[in-house]
Formats: sequence, structure tokens, C-alpha cells
Amino acid sequence: MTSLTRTSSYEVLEALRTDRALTVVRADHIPDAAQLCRALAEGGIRTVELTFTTPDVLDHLAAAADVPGVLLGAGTVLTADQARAAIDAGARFLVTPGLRPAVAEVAVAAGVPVMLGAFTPTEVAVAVDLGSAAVKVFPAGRLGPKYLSDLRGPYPQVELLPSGGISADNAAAFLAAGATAVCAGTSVVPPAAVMRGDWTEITERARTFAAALTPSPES
Ligand SMILES: O=C[C@H](O)COP(=O)(O)O
Repeated sequence: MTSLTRTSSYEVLEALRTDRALTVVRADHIPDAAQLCRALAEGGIRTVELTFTTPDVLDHLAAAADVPGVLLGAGTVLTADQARAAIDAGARFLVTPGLRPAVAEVAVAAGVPVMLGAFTPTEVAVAVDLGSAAVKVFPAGRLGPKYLSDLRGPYPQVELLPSGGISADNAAAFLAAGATAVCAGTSVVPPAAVMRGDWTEITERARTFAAALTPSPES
């Protein structure tokens, strides 16, 4: 294991409640995962998810797991084997796109926070029952902030993380609708910028996104 430090659900949730954002990296190639994480942190986003759709993601997790000031996790975790491997590589939290009981089982047993994906009210309840620290609502952008506030009605105690189609243009609306934090992928971390190693662009996008999370006093 790269990092001997376990991260509790409390720590992950506190980071998300404070920063109100998580970035999702979904590129076919990452030239330098540590540099990518530094670029995001410099722009004000410290919680980063590297996904299993990226080849060699385990190597990238190991390379960036100990970047200071960054909370790094694994996303698109679909199987128990992937969950175990991600934890061994240093992932401090796991995210799934949908309900994956086997992933939840591994994470809960290892004491690693897991955020299961859900879309319907029934799935949100199942995710909580499976031990999800917070529930990723995916693809939230399709139905918009009102859908998130509708989910909050029966589940005021559930930490919801909308994902899919989130950008600087709609992030504040999702937060106002009750999201604990928003998950942004391509709008903050465009795969093309990652693949060419354009860390300046990534930092700028992170900065713009972070600034959009807090409505201006006039608005
Ligand atoms: O799993 C999360 C998504 O890949 C993020 O989607 P996005 O690129 O629309 O933000």
C-alpha cells in the first residue's frame, strides 16, 4: 500500500462539505497524475477521483496518492477486485456509477469511505443501506437541480453528490438545491487537456469552477 493513512468517512465528508466539489478525471491517458493533482489543488480543488476507465489507473493512483493537500480516490469502481486494488494503490475513497454491493462490501470492511451511484429514490435508499458515506446522484445534469431538491425531500439526512453534466454554469444551483458537493468531470478536467499535460489550463478551469461554487453577494 502506498499510503498507510486511512481516511474516515468523516474526513472525506468534511472535505466535501468544506470544498463543495470533487473532480472526476476520465482521460484515456494521464501523462503525470501527481502533476495533475497538484494543478487541481492549486486551482482550489483538492478532492480528486481517478477512474477505472483510464488505462493503468492503479499506477496513477499510486503515483499521486501522497501529493500533499490532495484527497485522492478511485472512481468507476465496478468490482470487488477493483475495489481492493484501488485501496492497495492508495485510494482514500471509492466511487461507483451505480449500485455495486460487492464494492461497498470491500470498502466497508476495509474502513474506506465509499460513495455509491444512484439515480432513483429507491436506489438512494439502497445505497445508504449498503453503507454509502454519501450518494452520488448520476447523471444528475439530465434532470437538473429541481430533481436533486426533490430527492432531498424524503432524504434530508443523506449527503447527495450530483454528477454528470455539472459545470461552472449550474454548480451553484445544485448546491442551492441541497447538494453537499458537486462532482465535475469534463468541464473542469477536459480529457484533451489532461492528455496533452496542459496543467495551466487545468488550474485555470479548477479556479473558475471553485469560484462559481459561491454565489456573489449581489446575486
Ligand atoms: O462519473 C462522472 C462523470 O463521468 C462526470 O461527468 P461529466 O464529465 O459530465 O462531469
